[in-house]
Amino acid sequence: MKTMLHCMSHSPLVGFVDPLPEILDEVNGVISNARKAVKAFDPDLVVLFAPDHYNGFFYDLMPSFCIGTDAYAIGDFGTLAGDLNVPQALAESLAASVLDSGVDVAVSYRMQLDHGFAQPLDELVGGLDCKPVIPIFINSVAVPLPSFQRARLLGEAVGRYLKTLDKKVLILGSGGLSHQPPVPELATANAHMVDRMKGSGRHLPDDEREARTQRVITAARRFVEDQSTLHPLHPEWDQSFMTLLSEGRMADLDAMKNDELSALAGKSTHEVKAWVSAFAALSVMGNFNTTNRYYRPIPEWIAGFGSLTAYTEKTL
Ligand SMILES: O=C(O)CCc1cccc(O)c1O
Ligand SMILES: [Fe+2]
Repeated sequence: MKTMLHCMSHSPLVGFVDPLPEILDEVNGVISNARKAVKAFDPDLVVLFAPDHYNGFFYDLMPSFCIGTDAYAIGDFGTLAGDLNVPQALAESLAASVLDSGVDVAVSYRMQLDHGFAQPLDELVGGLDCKPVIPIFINSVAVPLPSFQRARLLGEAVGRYLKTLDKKVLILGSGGLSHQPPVPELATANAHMVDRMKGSGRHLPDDEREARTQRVITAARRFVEDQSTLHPLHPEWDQSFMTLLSEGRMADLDAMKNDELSALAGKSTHEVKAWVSAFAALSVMGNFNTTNRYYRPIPEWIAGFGSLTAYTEKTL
């Protein structure tokens, strides 16, 4: 069983608020190398763990985890819009297997996704529908959130299913690392925003979509000038997190409470549970080695930006 993993931060601010050219070149080199590695691996199937930001999942019905059997991206912040190439029967049997495995995952036959899913597919795979992909949503913003332990158990359950397939699988994790962009919160949003967060935001009018995009861009510009305007990035935690995953110590995070992580690294840092699930799935496939580790705090993108590749031993 050949298995590859790539986990990487996303940020829709790319192209809107960019770091210095030499840093942008450095990051683009990292992404380009990862894309080349994916092309060389040539997966039969991609499994993508990623969050949403009140663009596809809302408080009218907010699952902790959801497997898409049919999915499309909305193209927020100018990211790719369109249908993903979801192998429905495989996604259905994955969902049944994960449920049998003791993890209560939801399913969606009309999954609406945003930049969290679209950006890694564009940057690493070459598009939304270049390869068969099963999208797996992990709630990373809408409290109450699933724990690190549940994200690990989800990943292990997915890995046990993938192990039964005679396919070259690429496991992707999207998001993180430390960051807190201005994502609204139910407890503090105004009545109009609360209504959007409860579901009317599924089809935002163009003017409101543009206002939302500009709000995040403005926040990023301010953050570059003054890093007290948002929760500060936490490079030390980010690096220790990447090391812990590289050493296969995902279970060490079981002890970390969600509120503790929010206070330490920022409320959107829970996106790293996509990395935990991805590495947990890989760990079930066999011993693995990591490579191409990259990290840089990038305030322009409101992200502790990380990128990490791993292979099960047979594929090195
Ligand atoms: O959609 C939004 O409001 C948040 C956008 C956003 C910004 C920076 C880093 C992220 O991970 C991210 O998702
Ligand atoms: Fe995000």
